[in-house]
Amino acid sequence: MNQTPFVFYCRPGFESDCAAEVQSFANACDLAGYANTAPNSGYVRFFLFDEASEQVFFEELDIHELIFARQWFWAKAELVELPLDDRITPILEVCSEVAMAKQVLVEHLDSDEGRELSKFCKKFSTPVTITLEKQGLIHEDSEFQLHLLFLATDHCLVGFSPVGRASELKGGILRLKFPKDAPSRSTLKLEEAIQTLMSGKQRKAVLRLGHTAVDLGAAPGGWTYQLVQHGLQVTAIDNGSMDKKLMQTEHVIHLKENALAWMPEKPVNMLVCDMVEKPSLVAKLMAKWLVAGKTEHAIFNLKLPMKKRFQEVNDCIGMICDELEEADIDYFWQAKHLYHDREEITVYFRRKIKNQSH
Ligand SMILES: C[S@@+](CC[C@H](N)C(=O)[O-])C[C@H]1O[C@@H](n2cnc3c(N)ncnc32)[C@H](O)[C@@H]1O
Repeated sequence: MNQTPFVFYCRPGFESDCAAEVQSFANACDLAGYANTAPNSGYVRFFLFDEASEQVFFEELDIHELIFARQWFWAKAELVELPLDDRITPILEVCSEVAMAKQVLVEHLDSDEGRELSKFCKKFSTPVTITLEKQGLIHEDSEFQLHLLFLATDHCLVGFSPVGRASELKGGILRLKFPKDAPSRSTLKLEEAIQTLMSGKQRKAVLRLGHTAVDLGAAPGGWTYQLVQHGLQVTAIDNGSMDKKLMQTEHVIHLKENALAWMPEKPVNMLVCDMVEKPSLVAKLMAKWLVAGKTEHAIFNLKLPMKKRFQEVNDCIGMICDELEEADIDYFWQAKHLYHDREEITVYFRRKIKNQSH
């Protein structure tokens, strides 16, 4: 038996949550496997017991269905002690035996050690891509992406992922520029959530001039800022103070109310919530708004200071799903441990019109 691992990247410190989630995904596919992790490494290796199971796993995995994993691929070879004057030849040998790729992602982990390889990976990307192109191993129509994950400058995992079911971004990380006039850094969390969790169609339908939103736990206004940028009229609920410049836009009404109790009379187009509260309380609140039809779209954070984060997330999302089902409401949801999230994940729920596809 010589099984190669499936590799999943996550935020350092979240390896056991990522492993628990991958294990649960495999169980749901009736596949047996086991995870190998090291604390703060920023990744998980997952092994299945036979080739047939590996094939099924490869066909089932979808990054959009995983919360704690940012990126994944199926490793085909682990190259160690790569000659520093010619790393490309051994990589080429593996690639030519496997498949053509649409693009090559030269990646490193998000751990302290991994980030030290960032410059090297950037530099290596161009020559390796040119060589692969020359060898006819890069093709626009290929269904696969090639991953070169460097663990050291002479140590590389080579593998493949299917286009569309893994991230097309290096390391699965969406890098965003902090807008200078935003009131807080957490503005990037909502920007990333909007781009990652909502489809282009949904963004267009909801984020438009004149639409309305509520921001629960809004101060100082980083999330409200994002909504205002899209032209929405925002009701910001928080006892704390809102950014003065943001208030001058006249797109924001600030109410010093308890966000756990307050509800608008008329429904709004979108609800966002970044309150520091127990995740089960936030989940209950989101279910209340969605079931009452006070919003069609909700983006919220679940803060996760506890140990068993995957279990907590499962319980909270399961509770919202149960409540919507009990009320006979169709829905779509997706959740992600975003790059800009720390001890929290971001969730998107949408009430669907009955029988409407995603
Ligand atoms: C992480 S901060 C929000 C940051 C904000 N999203 C931003 O981008 O600037 C959490 C906020 O939730 C507010 N908060 C917590 N519990 C609340 C409650 N029950 N009612 C209203 N606001 C609450 C706090 O006052 C705090 O300002």
